[in-house]
Amino acid sequence: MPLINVIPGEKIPTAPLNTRLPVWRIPGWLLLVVWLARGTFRTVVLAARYWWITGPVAVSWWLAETHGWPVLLGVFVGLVAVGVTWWRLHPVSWLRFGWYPAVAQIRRLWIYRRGWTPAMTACGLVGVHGGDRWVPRLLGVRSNRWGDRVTVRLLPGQHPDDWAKAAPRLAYTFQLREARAYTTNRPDRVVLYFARRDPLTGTVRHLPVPAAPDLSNLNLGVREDGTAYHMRLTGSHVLIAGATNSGKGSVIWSMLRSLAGGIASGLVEVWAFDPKGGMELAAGAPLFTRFAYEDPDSMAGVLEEAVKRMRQRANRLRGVTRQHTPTVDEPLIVVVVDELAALTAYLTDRKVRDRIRESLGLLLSQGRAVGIHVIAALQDPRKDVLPFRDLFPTRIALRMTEPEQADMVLGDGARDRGAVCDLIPETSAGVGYVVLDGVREPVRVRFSYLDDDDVTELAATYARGGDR
Ligand SMILES: Nc1ncnc2c1ncn2[C@@H]1O[C@H](COP(=O)(O)OP(=O)(O)OP(=O)(O)O)[C@@H](O)[C@H]1O
Repeated sequence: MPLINVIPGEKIPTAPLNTRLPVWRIPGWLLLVVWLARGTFRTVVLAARYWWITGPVAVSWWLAETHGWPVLLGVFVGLVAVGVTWWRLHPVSWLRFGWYPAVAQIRRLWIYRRGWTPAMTACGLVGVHGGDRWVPRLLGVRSNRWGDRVTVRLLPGQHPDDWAKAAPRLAYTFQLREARAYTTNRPDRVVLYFARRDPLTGTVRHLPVPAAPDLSNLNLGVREDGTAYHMRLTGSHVLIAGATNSGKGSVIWSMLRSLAGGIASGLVEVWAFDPKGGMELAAGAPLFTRFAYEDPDSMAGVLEEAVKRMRQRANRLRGVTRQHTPTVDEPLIVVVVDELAALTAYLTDRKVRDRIRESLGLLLSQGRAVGIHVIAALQDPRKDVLPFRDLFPTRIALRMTEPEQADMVLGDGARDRGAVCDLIPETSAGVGYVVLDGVREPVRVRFSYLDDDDVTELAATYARGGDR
């Protein structure tokens, strides 16, 4: 026995009541039962989660057992025949309700689920709490011809911007070309769009002209997920920014084409300004109610006329309505300016420049409610070139030469959220980024292209009301 005991730490005082914890002895068979129950429960959950695999397998097994293999084969051939007939008769609904949901489930399991945890870890999207690692939950996958929309539940502390930053790395992790993160109307979720193919590589041919334009829904091109891109003109002005040959003209012509039905019927008036001496817009002259291209002084005069019309309308509508509705007597006026900076910045005649700036400022700040809208194109989006940038609710950024120009046009953080305008190749004229109503992240679109013959034909077919 030791002579002296050295015990580190404090002595625990003896409590007045001392109890001993009971020791449970669990028999082996009970442990086995618990494990079996847990295993069975997990199998049932998995079977229910992947019902689209287990269901057909179970039914096939039952058919083979009760009716024999030939019946199973007959049912299988019948189902294939139904699928082929559906596809031949109505391919749109077959793709939407038959083929793409199946593709989505297979890709969910085979591509995303299989590599999910390593991908999350490698891209820094795993959370650590109390020594445990937490992987964001993959909630669902929806596919179409062009890509997959993967819905994910955010971990506590994560922000959609974390996913936007990780998106390019996630794309390469899943061996895809491009990915982008979008917020949803649920603050705990983010949608990752993984592009498998790019619907914007080919030129988008000119689109059909509606007889009466829907001003809140003008069809101008195609979005990166292959759906149609519609733009709202009601209550808006549109700024188009892009380097030379980026396709600014195609945006203007796509818009004029979508408005052409209204131009012909007299519901829409286009007042066009072409500071390049009429080079860009002259082919569409029959569509325009006013066409100013000769000298800055005459352009300033026409802009002042537009301001006068705006004031007259405002006086008439004051107290009657808050939003003008176009009629043939009082049409929507669309002021189209090609190369805005030529009027607001590069003009040497200061007096004329100030007149133009003043009129444009008034039209941009007061025109929307009375049905006067400005569509302006611009090469250089620097703030000193365009003092009115913030007065344009709708902005389109085509190919740019500098990375920071995307933020100048679309707003701070736009490039981080995916508007990589400086990376649009020169061969992709007409491709650009837009911010859609209620969506934070810019969307990539390609505008339809009208060549010279298309423009001439458009002008001949839809010349302004009464001029044909
Ligand atoms: N939407 C489009 N789809 C396919 N090609 C296009 C598209 N838009 C433009 N292009 C091609 O790019 C060329 C330049 O287009 P456009 O004149 O519209 O550019 P821009 O930005 O208006 O040029 P600038 O700065 O000189 O006015 C066109 O001649 C055409 O070949």
